Amino acid sequence: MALIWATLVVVFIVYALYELLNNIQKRKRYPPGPKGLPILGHLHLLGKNQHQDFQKLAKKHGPIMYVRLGLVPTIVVSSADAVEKVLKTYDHIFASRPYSEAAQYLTYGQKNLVFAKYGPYWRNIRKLCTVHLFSSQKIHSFQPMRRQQVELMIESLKKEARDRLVVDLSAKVASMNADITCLMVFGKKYMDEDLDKRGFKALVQEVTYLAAAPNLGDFFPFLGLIDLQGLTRRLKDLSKVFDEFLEKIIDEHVQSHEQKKSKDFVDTMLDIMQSGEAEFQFERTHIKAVLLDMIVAGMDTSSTTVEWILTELLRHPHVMKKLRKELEEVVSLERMVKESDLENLNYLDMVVKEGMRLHCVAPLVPHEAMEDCVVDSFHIQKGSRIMINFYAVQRDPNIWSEPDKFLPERFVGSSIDVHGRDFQLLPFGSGRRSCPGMHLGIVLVRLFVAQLVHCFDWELPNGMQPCDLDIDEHFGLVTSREKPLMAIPTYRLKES
Ligand code: HEM
Repeated sequence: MALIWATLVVVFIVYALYELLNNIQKRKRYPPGPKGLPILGHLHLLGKNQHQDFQKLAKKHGPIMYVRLGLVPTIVVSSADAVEKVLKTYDHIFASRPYSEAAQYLTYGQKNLVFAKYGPYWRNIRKLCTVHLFSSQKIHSFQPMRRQQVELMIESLKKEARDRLVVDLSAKVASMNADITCLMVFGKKYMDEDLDKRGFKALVQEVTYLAAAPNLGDFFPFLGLIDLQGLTRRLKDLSKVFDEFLEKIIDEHVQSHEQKKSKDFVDTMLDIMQSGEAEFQFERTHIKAVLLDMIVAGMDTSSTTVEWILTELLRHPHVMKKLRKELEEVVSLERMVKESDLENLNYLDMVVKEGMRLHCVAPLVPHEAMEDCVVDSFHIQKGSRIMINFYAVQRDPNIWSEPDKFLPERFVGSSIDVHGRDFQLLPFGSGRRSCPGMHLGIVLVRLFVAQLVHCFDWELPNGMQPCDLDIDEHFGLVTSREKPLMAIPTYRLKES
C-alpha cells in the first residue's frame, strides 16, 4: 500500500512539474510566424530560392520570425534593427554555427573556420588566419602577384577581342581568382585537372549549393543515415575529391619544407603543427579543413561579386559609361589600372557598394543561439538556428528607395560603407563571425571590375539588348548567376 501511495505522489509531482513548465513556456512570447505542418514544420515553404521565400514570409510576419524546420526551431532575421541586435547587442550569444550534414562531411566535423562552433578552437584558428593571411601587411605583400595574374587575364582577353570571340566572363574571372587564391595560400598555381575533371569553379559551386540545400538529415537527425534526397552521398563524394587534393598539397609541402626560403600559408600551418606549440589541437585534418575554407570562401565570393557587378553594368550602359569616364580621367587610356589608383575612384566605390547591396552573394547566413535570449521582447531558445537574411535587409523598402533597382548614385553624399558598422548594408556580415577576408575581397572586386571596364568595351552576344540580360539566381551559401555571363570584348587602351 505504501508503495502505491509513493508511486502516486511521484506521478503527481512529475505531472505538476510538467504543467508548471508548460505554463512558463506559454507565458514566454515567441516570435510570430506562419502556420506550420505537423512533423515537417515549415520545410514545405522553402523553394529553390530560400532567401526570397523567407523575404516574402517576413513581409507578412515581421523582421524576427519563427519557423520550425523539421525538429529545428529557426529564427529568421530580416531588418537592419533586428540584425543589429543579433550581430552586435547579443553577438556573444549568436556567434556559433549550427550542425549540418555539409559541415560534418566537408569540414571534418566542423574543424574549419566557417562552420566551427564558437569557442577557443574557432578563436585560435581565426587568429592564425588573420595574422598569416589576412593582415594588411600580408595582403600588400601579394600585390605584385595580383598585378601579374590580372595582366595575364587581360592578355588572353586581348587575343579573344582580336578574334571577336564571345567570352564566358564568369569563367574567366573565376579562373583568375582561383589562380590568385592558389598562389596566395598554396604558393603555386594548380590546374583544374589537379582537382578533378570538373575543375575548381564547378566543384566549389557544388560545395556552396550543398551547404545551403535543405538536407532532411539536418532537420531530422535520424534521417541522416537514410539520406532520402541523396545529398549526403554527394557531400561524401565531394569531400573525397577535396581530401585527395589537399593531401597532395600537404605532401608536396612536407617534402619541400626544409629547402624553402619563403614560406606560404600551408608551410606556416605545418610549422605550427610540427612545433607542437599550438595551444589547441592542430593536426593534419585541421589544416585540411582550414585550407578548404580558403578555397571555397576565397575563390567563389569575390568572383561571384564581380560577375554580378559586371551584369548590372552591362544592363545599365549609362553607368558603365560614367565609370569608364572616371577611369579615363584618373588612370588615362595610356595604361592599365594599378591598385594605387583604387582609392581615387569614387564612382567605382559607389558602383561596387550598389552591386554588393543588390546582389548579396551570401544572402542567407546561418548562426546558432548558444543560450536562451530575449530579443525585442521575443523569446529565442538555446540551440535555435538563426538565419540572417542579408538579402531582405539590403532590399528593404523601409530603408532603400526603389530597392530592386541598380542605382549607384544613391550613395552620393552617403557615409554608408560595407565594413560592418552600417547594419543596412552588410555584404561581409558584422561582429565576431564577420568575414576575415573582407579587405582582400574589397581589393580584388574593385581591381577586377575597374580593369575589365577600363581595358575593354563589352557587347552582348547575338544582338541581345541590355534589358534582355537576365538576373536569374542560383541559390547557395554563395549565390551566383544561374547562367554564365557572356560578352564580346573590344580592347580600348592605346597600344604602346
Ligand atoms: C567579396 C568577397 C567576400 C564576401 C562578400 C564575403 C562575405 C562573407 C560573409 C557574409 C561571411 C559570413 C558572416 C557571418 O557569419 O555573419 C563570411 C565569412 C567568412 N569569409 Fe568571407 N567574403 C568574401 C571574401 C572572402 C575571402 C577572399 C576569404 C578568404 C580568402 C573569405 C573568408 C571567409 C571566412 C573564413 C569566413 C568565416 C568566418 C567565421 O565564421 O569566423 N571571405 N564572408
